[in-house]
This record gives sequence, structure tokens and C-alpha cells, in this order.
Amino acid sequence: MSHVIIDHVEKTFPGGKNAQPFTVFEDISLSVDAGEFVSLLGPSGCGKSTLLNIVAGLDTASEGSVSINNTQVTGPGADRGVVFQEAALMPWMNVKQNVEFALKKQHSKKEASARAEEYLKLVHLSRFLDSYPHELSGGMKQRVSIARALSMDPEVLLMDEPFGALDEQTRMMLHKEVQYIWEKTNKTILFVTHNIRESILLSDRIVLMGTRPGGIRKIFDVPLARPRDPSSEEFTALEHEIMSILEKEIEKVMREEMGDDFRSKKAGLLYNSNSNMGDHI
Ligand SMILES: Nc1ncnc2c1ncn2[C@@H]1O[C@H](COP(=O)(O)OP(=O)(O)OP(=O)(O)O)[C@@H](O)[C@H]1O
Repeated sequence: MSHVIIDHVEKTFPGGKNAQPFTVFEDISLSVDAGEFVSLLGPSGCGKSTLLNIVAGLDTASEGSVSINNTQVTGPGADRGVVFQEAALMPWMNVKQNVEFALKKQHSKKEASARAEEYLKLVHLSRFLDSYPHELSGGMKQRVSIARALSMDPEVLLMDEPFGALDEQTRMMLHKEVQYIWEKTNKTILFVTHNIRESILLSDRIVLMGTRPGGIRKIFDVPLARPRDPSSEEFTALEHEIMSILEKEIEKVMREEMGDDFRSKKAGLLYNSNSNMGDHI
């Protein structure tokens, strides 16, 4: 049974006074099964966040539609939880209060308290219920934000570069955490990233997007057993295969953005994006 269906979706932003309308992507179709972990990977500006926002109901498609369990998305809903790059916690509330806040609209005070504690335990923050956001590391804040989204018991978790602003060690720790959560809760996860290695580590499938024209270039299955070893032959082979397609897309973006400067800087820029494929591209 398909859980999330993205059906021939196009997004065109209207032009301003001096600008032409801009089509980010057209004709995107994708089905995500219940319990599946799917990453959207692609160069900056290809529309990963725009697509995720359309699924979240925070933006609207210009053409086509999105449905969750056969119900068309017309706006944000409790069936979808969203985690952004910045945790956006309320600084005057402690960790538990931040999670309880939305829960209190749907649950009694006692239930909200129990649920907040349950989900903060899931992300291993039981010792920090009374801490305030300024007392937490970036990784801990992001775990609060994940607990907050999960505590509403959404069917689908939408994550927009949730670890993009974190250092490498914290990111590695949260990769483990998110795999544990996914296995434990069986949520359907749609995950936006720039990071090839992150997408291979976590996903069942990787949707590689490109630009100009924006759209899906290729969908990769990741048949590797978990936990995955980034130094294994199969892992690095897939990393190279994805990079070879992505490199062309990155080059296209750079050519448009840099014009004449592109030729002279190409070698260095491509070397940099190639030399550390696990990092941002
Ligand atoms: N509200 C808007 N009005 C006009 N153009 C927009 C708007 N939001 C996004 N865009 C444009 O749409 C394109 C896709 O943006 P989006 O943020 O979805 O890309 P992305 O793949 O998530 O990029 P990044 O990886 O850098 O976050 C970009 O060219 C961006 O400038």
C-alpha cells in the first residue's frame, strides 16, 4: 500500500515586477510506502525543500497533487510531523514544556506530560526534561525537535536537512538515533539532504533530483543490510555512482550561477565537491 503519493507535481513561483515566473520542477511523481525511509538528494536549488513543503502542506503545488493514505493534502495536518534544520524551540520553556506545548491542545494535562516524557526518553533526553534550550547542544535541541514531532504520533515524518547545521560527530550520533527511532516507531520518513553518505546510510531509496529542468533524475534502491558500513565496497560503489550523476547537476548549477567565471574555477570547485563526498555538496 502506498502511503504518500506525489502525483505529477509541478511548482512554479509567480514572477515579480521585473522577474519571469520560475518553474522549480515539473511532473514529479513518487510513491512512498508505509514505513519506508526515502531521501530526496540533489544540488542546491533543485527544489528539495519546496517538494517537502508541498507534502507538509506548507506550500501548494501549481499542478498535480499529494495524498497521504488516499486523502489529498490541502494544508498542514496532524498526520505529518516536520523537523527543520533549526530546532526552533521556545527559549522560555524547558525541554519538557516545549514538547508538551502542542500536545496540550489534543490531550489532557496528565496525558500530555506522560507523552512528552515517553518521547523524550525515546531520544535519550530523560535527564534533561527541566533544561532550557540555551543549556543544550545543537544535537540535543534537534533531538527535542524530533521528540516534539513524534509525540503528535504523525504517520509521516518529514525532515528537511535536520542535521545540516551540526558538526560531523553530532551528525553521526544522530544518524544512529534516527535509525533507532525509525526501527522502533515504524514511521514513514521523507528526508531532505545534500549529503550522499547520509542518504545511503539511512535510506531504503534515494530520489536523486536535478535542476534546469528540475525533476527526478534517478531513484536508487539501497539494498545494503543495516547498520551500514560507509567503508564497505558496496557502499562506496553506490556513493560513486550517485556522485557521477550529481556532478553533472552541480556543474549545471555552477555554470548558470557563475557564467564566464565558471571555466576558470571549474577544476577547483569540482575537486572540492568531489574530494569530500560525505560533506555538503
Ligand atoms: N517563495 C519563493 N519565491 C520564489 N522562488 C523561490 C521561493 N522559494 C524557493 N524559491 C526558489 O526555488 C528553488 C528551489 O528552492 P529550494 O529551497 O526548494 O531548493 P533546495 O533544493 O531545497 O535547495 P537547498 O539545498 O539549497 O536548500 C530555488 O531556486 C529558490 O530560489
